[in-house]
Amino acid sequence: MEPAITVRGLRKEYPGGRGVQDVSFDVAAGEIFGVLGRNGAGKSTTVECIAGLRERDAGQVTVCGIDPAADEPALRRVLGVQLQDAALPEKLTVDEALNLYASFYDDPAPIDQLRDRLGLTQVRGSYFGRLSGGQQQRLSVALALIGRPRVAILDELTTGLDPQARREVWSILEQLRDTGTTFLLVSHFMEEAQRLCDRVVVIDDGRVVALDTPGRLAATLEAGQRMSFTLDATPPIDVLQALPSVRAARAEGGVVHVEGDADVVTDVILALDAHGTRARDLRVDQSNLEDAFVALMEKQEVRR
Ligand SMILES: Nc1ncnc2c1ncn2[C@@H]1O[C@H](COP(=O)(O)OP(=O)(O)OP(=O)(O)O)[C@@H](O)[C@H]1O
Repeated sequence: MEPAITVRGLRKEYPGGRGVQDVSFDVAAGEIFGVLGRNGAGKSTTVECIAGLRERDAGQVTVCGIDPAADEPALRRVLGVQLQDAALPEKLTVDEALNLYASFYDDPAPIDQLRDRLGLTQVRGSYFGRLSGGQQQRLSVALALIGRPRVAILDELTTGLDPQARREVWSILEQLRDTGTTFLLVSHFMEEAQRLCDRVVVIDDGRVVALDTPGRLAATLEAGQRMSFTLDATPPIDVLQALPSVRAARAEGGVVHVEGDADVVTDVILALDAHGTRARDLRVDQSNLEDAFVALMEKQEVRR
């Protein structure tokens, strides 16, 4: 199947010389694809070139086979966009906003269904300015989806939301997964990307520095596993450090901290048993995308 989005050798320079140097990736139809990177990495510039909001200097971009720079009307028929800080008038109600946006399209999504799906039925008569942050974001997702787009771009969807509202928006997106829409999600939150995205691209300094599933990214960057525990006996740190799966072991304030690869927990428990002691208050933290992201950014700093 043709990819929903292709980006090849994208370059966009600003007068200051920054922007996007060289970005390439494909997004498969139906994927939730994350665009990650620290502030100023080039995420918004990339996404704006895909959304036809910015002209690129070089490279190729297609959305469902359409070049955003060449055929804007065709692009609008396949693409829905929810951009950072897209505010609506305070005194527009939810239903008015939905009806207004629906009027832009020949064949909009049924409003009742969309309102229901996005959890907005109870606030259909409320002014935009009176909605909670989470409700405003859910409305902005509804508006991005009203034209039944094949591809939807969601930029910084949950920035500024409290943890509960953020989780509500995430669960809505999980439910939208089965609609077959392709989502391009720009995010600062690794937990969000880990939970929602099938694959992510990490952009740094205008270039792609990683492109993979969140799980594989966490594994290949060897963020590994961390465990901590207490012991009744003196911690046998040298014994633990000698285990092949252990990368680092130290005791601090009566708590032993060990980091290592996937086998570290079993190896440490067995080694302690052989040593005649047992771990208490055991905590194990699986490495996650956030660890991988931090490790990746540290690598980038070293390279500079
Ligand atoms: N209109 C502009 N004129 C000049 N420089 C710009 C312009 N827009 C962005 N830049 C610069 O280009 C680089 C990439 O910016 P961009 O907004 O794409 O990054 P980002 O990854 O989306 O950042 P953030 O997470 O902060 O939104 C930054 O160094 C930024 O300062």
